[in-house]
Amino acid sequence: MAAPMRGMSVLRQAFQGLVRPAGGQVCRQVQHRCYSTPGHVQVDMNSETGVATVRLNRPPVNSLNLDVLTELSIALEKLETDKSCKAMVLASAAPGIFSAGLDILEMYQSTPERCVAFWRALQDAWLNLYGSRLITMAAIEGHSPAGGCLLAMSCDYRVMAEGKFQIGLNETKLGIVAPFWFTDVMLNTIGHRETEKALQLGALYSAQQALSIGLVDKVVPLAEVMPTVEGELKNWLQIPAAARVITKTSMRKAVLDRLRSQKEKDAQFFADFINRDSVQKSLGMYIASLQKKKN
Ligand SMILES: CCCCC/C=C\CCC/C=C/CC(=O)SCCNC(=O)CCNC(=O)[C@H](O)C(C)(C)COP(=O)(O)OP(=O)(O)OC[C@H]1O[C@@H](n2cnc3c(N)ncnc32)[C@H](O)[C@@H]1OP(=O)(O)O
Repeated sequence: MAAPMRGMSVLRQAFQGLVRPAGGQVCRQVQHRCYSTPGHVQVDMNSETGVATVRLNRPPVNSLNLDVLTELSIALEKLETDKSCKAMVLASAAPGIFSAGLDILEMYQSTPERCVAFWRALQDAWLNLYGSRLITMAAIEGHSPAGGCLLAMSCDYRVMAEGKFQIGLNETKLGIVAPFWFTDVMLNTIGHRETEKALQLGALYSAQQALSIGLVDKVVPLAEVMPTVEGELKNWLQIPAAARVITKTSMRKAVLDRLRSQKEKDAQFFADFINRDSVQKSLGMYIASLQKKKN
């Protein structure tokens, strides 16, 4: 039997038929299909319910590097074209963390070419997620700063674990600036006034604070995050899909088109901005502060 997964009782896993096959990877019998397990993005498709669970799996903190973003993009594309798939839950396989956001090492002392490739991968992953026809829900079972917050905000619904975890767009604290499409998504989520404060301060919120400004939709104990997402999904799955998709698309189109129309310019701008001496200096100091935390 596979080791119990976080937030899921042993009984529940036994009921769902979790087994560990000869290859050593966790798979489910009968109604579940694992699309990919060897990489940094695990996809578990339940063909009976039409719900896919996509877990980021890059310990210790699921920082999003070029590989993770490319894998995430491909996984989302596959689910989008899978007619049996109706909904997607974005979660983490790493305890205590949803995602630490972009891998800072992709932005520090990197080449302009790598920066552009990295940024394109982020753009594509985000366009696939924010523009998805699927019902998308974020199961936030840990910290979710910066790019992690962007992924969560890009879903249709967010359930976060109560306790010490934090979520927010903290870019200014690193001496960098949230790109316009991060800002657009936050504006659409919590409104203008809260976004202005949140972005200028680089604010990281507790789950309760995030709930109070509408950054997340529900806060529950850690073990209840997945069951709560599953319960909420039942409501969403009852809505006629075509009507829901048209509504979602019309509300998100302007923001998606804004990036689509200037992808290359945005990637080039990122590479130029991030390689400025002053920005590199700030990033270097931030990396040192993360490392100092341990000593
Ligand atoms: C005018 C228009 C301008 C246009 C703009 C252009 C570009 C700029 C915009 C770019 C956008 C960026 C968005 C981002 O996502 S930036 C990333 C921001 N992320 C963070 O600030 C999170 C930093 N991490 C933490 O705060 C903590 O790690 C934690 C997530 C709270 C988890 O804490 P804990 O469990 O205690 O783990 P550790 O801190 O010990 O970390 C373990 C290990 O992981 C390394 N690490 C952490 N986060 C990252 C990361 N994001 N990238 C790379 N590496 C990370 C950390 O240094 C530890 O490493 P070692 O074990 O080797 O010490």
